[in-house]
Amino acid sequence: MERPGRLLLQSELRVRNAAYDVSLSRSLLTWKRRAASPVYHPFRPSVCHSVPVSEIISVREEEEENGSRQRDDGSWKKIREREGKDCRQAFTVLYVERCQQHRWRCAEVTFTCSDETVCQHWVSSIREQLASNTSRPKHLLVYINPYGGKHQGKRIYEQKVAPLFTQAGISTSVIVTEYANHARDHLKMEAELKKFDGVVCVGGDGMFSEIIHGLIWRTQIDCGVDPNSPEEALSPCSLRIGIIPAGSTDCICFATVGTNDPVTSALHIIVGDSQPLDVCSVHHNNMFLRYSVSLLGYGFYGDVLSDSERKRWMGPARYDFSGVKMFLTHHYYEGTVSYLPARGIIGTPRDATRCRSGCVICQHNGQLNSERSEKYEMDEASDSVSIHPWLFCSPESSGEWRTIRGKFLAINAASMSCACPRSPKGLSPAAHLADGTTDLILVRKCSRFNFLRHLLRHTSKDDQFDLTFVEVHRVRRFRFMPRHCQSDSDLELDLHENSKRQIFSQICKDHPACGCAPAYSSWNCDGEILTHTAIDVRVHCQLIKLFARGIEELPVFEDLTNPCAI
Ligand SMILES: Nc1ncnc2c1ncn2[C@@H]1O[C@H](COP(=O)(O)OP(=O)(O)OP(=O)(O)O)[C@@H](O)[C@H]1O
Ligand SMILES: CCCCCCCCCCCCC/C=C/[C@@H](O)[C@H](CO)NC(=O)CCCCC
Ligand SMILES: [Ca+2]
Repeated sequence: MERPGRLLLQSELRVRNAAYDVSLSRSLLTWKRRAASPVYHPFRPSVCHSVPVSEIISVREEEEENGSRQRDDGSWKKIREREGKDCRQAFTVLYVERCQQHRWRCAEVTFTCSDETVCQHWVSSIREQLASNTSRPKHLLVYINPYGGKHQGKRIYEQKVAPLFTQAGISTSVIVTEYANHARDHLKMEAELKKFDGVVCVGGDGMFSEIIHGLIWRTQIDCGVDPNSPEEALSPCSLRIGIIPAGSTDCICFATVGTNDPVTSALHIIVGDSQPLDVCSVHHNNMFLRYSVSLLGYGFYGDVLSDSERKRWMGPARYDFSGVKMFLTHHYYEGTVSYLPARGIIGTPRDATRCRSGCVICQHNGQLNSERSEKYEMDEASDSVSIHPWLFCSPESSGEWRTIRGKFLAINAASMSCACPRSPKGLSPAAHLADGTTDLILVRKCSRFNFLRHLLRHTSKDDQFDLTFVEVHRVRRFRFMPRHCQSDSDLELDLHENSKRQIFSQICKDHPACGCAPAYSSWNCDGEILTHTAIDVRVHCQLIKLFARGIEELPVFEDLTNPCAI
């Protein structure tokens, strides 16, 4: 809760023909209705509003012309007639107003007063306060995917977002993409990033993935880091990314803001919010494949994605269709998962606490992570012995690798909750946005009925991990090896265990038309299909930053949020 602090300005102004005491401090703008009579009236509480200065979008002078007033935007407004002849000067403050379900709207209040100098003093003081806020972006590079989701990206940006940016005095360079990977390659090679305070992505999770691939790559090249190496500590990106949701799932926007609403996202960008985010790098045999910030899913979610890609014409409904189809198909896959448990951190995947705005767990674990990497860099500098990467003895591997072999319906790694409208609490409800870990969820082979119980729990209050065939681990790094990529000695052992199945899977791999279960699934990496199944995944703590603040805790009692009530 913000306290007013030292007042910069205090005046009696009018709002809709009523007298208000209006005050401005560095942190708050407050307007409190003056009591008509000094006698205490229990049934008429004084009306008081306050807005954090950090949530003021802009201030606008209302210009006078022929006895009526004109807005900066040209629309006529008869304030003088409405508010009494003595009120001649007016200014309007646009600010963030919270609505239901984490949505933000742009609200406005017009103050009038008889003294022009007072009015101008108010306008310039508020503008000074806004200008002194260095976290607000002034120049943005905007990429629009015109084909994401329901093909509404361009319309959404032009109608809902651009007018707000103009009001907030933000200049933009807009690129409407012409082909897949246009935005990624532009960021990698062409964009003059020094000119901008941030990048805006208008599209879905796939488009966001393009943006982070371009930005992370470019940052590493500019900092002299090899982006291909699985062992390098990657340099964090300084430019923040704003997401205007215009895709099919928009899980990254939903899990970092709490809603998929373009106006809310635009307002988070304008006020200059900042939310760090973990990024997983995915390698195959030391070869870089992709980055992931939300879901890495093998088995069920990999199959849903592969099937749904062929049905893009269906739009967002393709996921529901393929989801039901893959649930009925009920394929399981064999392989070995090894992982490094996240040690020394606060939090587990079964916690009741959730990652919310200003999350202390992310702050604590982020700090721990940077201290560890500093120590590691110092140790590295004083130790010239080279070590094979798979035996690598970095601080993160000082905990032991653990290995699990089995038959899995799904292997999911959720670096954030992956909440989305389909599953408002997400795949891993207690996962954190910026704690340097991912939640590794293993769903072993079970009956269709049991798998349905697990899936349906993603949409209810029940715990999807409280089932005997599901286990979840918070990890810093993991590897997966499908069974048929394993070493010969492993295969020999397996042959004794299950020789029949081994033979049939080999046959079926070569002859998929025979109808037997396939031996391999594919990885769903934030909605993109990976071409390799054997992967090595490492979490990079807080590698990127978004124009977001995490999901805000909803107030229990409205009055507690109102400093006027204290
Ligand atoms: N101009 C373009 N033409 C064709 N494809 C594009 C273009 N611009 C971007 N893309 C690609 O479109 C794919 C899907 O885009 P996007 O993520 O915006 O929507 P979506 O797949 O419907 O949503 P979600 O990822 O949230 O499920 C991305 O992988 C992106 O690389
Ligand atoms: C039999 C039906 C049971 C219904 C169970 C519903 C469970 C829903 C869980 C949804 C989890 C979404 C995870 C997000 C993944 C995104 O990175 C990715 C890219 O946008 N989306 C998908 O892969 C799209 C994946 C869509 C899966 C349905
Ligand atoms: Ca995380």
